[in-house]
Amino acid sequence: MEKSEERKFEEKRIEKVKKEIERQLNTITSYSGDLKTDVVHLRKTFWDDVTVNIENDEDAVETLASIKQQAEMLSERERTHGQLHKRFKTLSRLKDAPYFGRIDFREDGEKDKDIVYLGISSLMDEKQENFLIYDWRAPISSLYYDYSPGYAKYETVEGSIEGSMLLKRQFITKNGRITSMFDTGVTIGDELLKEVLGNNASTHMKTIVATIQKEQNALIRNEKSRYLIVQGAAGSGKTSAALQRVAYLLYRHLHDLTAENLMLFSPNPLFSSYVGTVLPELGEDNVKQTTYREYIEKEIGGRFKIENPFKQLEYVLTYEENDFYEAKLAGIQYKATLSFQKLIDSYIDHLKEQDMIFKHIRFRGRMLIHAVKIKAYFYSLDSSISIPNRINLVVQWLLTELSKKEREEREEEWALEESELLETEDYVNVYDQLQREEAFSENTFNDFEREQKRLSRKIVKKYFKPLRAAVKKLKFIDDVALYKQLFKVNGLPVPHDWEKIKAYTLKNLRKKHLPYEDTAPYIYFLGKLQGQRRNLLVQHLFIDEAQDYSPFQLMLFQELFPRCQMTILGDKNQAIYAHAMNGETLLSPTLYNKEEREEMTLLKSYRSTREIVEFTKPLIQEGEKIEPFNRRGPKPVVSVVDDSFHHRRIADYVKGFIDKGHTTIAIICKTTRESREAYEKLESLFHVQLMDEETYSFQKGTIILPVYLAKGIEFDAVIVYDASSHKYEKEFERNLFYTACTRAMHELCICSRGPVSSFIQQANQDTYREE
Ligand SMILES: Nc1ncnc2c1ncn2[C@@H]1O[C@H](COP(=O)(O)OP(=O)(O)OP(=O)(O)O)[C@@H](O)[C@H]1O
Repeated sequence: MEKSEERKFEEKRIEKVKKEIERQLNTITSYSGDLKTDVVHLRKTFWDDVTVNIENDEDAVETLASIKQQAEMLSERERTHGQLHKRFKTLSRLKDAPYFGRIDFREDGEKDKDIVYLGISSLMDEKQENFLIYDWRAPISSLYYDYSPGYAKYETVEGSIEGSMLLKRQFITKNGRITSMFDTGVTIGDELLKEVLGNNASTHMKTIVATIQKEQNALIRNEKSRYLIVQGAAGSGKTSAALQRVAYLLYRHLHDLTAENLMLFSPNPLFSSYVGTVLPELGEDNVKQTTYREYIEKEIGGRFKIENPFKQLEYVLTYEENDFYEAKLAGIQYKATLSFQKLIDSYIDHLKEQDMIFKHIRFRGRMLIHAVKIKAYFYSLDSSISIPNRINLVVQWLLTELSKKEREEREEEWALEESELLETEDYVNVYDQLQREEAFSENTFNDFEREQKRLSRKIVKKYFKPLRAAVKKLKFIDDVALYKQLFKVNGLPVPHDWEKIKAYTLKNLRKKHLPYEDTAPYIYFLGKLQGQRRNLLVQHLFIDEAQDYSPFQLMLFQELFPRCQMTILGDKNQAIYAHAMNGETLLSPTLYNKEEREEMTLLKSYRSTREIVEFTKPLIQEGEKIEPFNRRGPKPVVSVVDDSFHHRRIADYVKGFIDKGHTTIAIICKTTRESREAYEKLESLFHVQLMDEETYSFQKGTIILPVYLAKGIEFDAVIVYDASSHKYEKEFERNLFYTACTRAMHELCICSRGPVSSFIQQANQDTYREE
């Protein structure tokens, strides 16, 4: 076919497909309208069709069955309505962009070729015979991402299918019309990717479904190992691929996996909202997202004021002049390790024999059950029983004790007195009850006494209810005191700098402050006392920015999510938390069982222009392995200014960027403190927004933020606020600086008040311009 004929053919086809989409949309509209009316009607008339009769057991069972039947019918219709609604939304998206690619594939040994059009969801023709569009996640669609024309193969459940790809075509569509199409030779045409990457940064992450690269496709579809560990360069598409992987898993396991079974741990709420649009854009339900901080608050909040991770970082980075700085640092590093887990385990062994601490159970200011008595009961139990199981037995015992005490309390003065102050309604209830009992009893002479007993019983029961609830919630274990005691007991396998770690920790615990580095150990310890609260619902955990988690946290995740597969993504060069300075992180393969893990490395960087990548590569170890995507832009600028010109210069850069059409500009600072100072100086010079850890989303425009909040996010242009030698010098500040620079898509300016950081001196001089 001639080129123009090809185009006509494709244009005609897309119109045909759109008509079919339109037809299916209309069908859904009318059917779902009926269904909705049906649901509303059913809700209104729910009880009309149920005959309630509870005269005897048989009637009651029948009534129950009929209610159940009616409820099932209603929920079935509601479910169908929900599914139709979802399909409606997907079809509406397909109408705008029915497909983005086409491949012609001839399987070996077959005469005819398959023509496969790929879109975000599949679509059958009216007769339900042929696919007009294949879902991008279908096995055959893999060909599109993995091969160029020529030999190609894809995997199915029945095995590999080999053949040859005769054509690979890409489409760019707008409002359902083809604006351009081209046949490609390479894996996925550079042209399309260049176009996508050349656009302005967005305040929300975009789906990459049309341009997934081969190595990303491998990550998305890998289902072999329990732990998939992905080390990827900055901007290599880890987060993007992870979200496509969520969509892929939901498609592959349609019947046994829902969004409920997947969970994404993200670094902060800003990041959560940044990535929150990708899955809905693909027509999928959003995955549950949480941050580690949210999680710990839920588990141990209330007992302490918990230090948040950013405060910890801020503390480490601002080198507060105090004696505890060293101790804090040592504690952060030690408490991240599995040696600390071993220490806790030894302490637990110790507690099996002695030193458990319980709280008294008090009632109305009086001692009801003394802690010593609880402890004695605990240690009277067989010591081979685990602590959580013994605690369960203690609960049973305490509940029985409470029942005894409750009976005693009924006779107490206070109960009798209070019963006289009861509401009339309570009197009436008790009176009614007595009357009902009367029908079966001859005994009426001591009515008043019986009435009063009933009332005081009622009162005492009411007061004991919270006590029982507290016992069931194990409030009688003094876990705070027990954790403190961990730092005091002798004979445990402690590290050499234990004394200073101990002093710093106890100082905080006494003030009811829990340092961030103690959070995972605390939850682990609590689990060892109370029994770990396992989450069995979540079957697949995604941990992004994995370099920010410690081995201790990994072990905790494994305990909390015992059935989970995990996708662990990160970049060791962006590890900014102090525990990672010399130690291992969640990305370290050796933490995982060899048989259960698989490692992947993504080296190609898509976010930044070639010029920016070339500048940032020498900043890190093995940076030479990073391969930039070939998109060109201006060289980064390094601008050394003295104090008086600093802010004026930044204002000039911002203006220049705006004039060039950049819409998201970030001034990235080292810490929150520096961000605030910068904001105070800059807000009078141009319109700028300050972001801190409480900011959950951002708008286009110019913003000031600390590096740790910029994690995972990108901007058209980045200005590093002050890269002078006294700001970025120590080895662990290297990653911070690298993370800041790699947030830029198109332009990067590095300002420095005075001599620049030695990191920049390591960069190749040809890769930047000085101003
Ligand atoms: N295959 C692709 N097609 C189109 N765009 C892509 C592709 N892969 C990555 N990108 C783009 O590159 C940028 C970086 O991607 P992403 O944020 O997923 O990378 P990352 O590895 O998580 O980065 P970082 O570790 O630096 O936060 C995004 O704009 C993303 O849309």
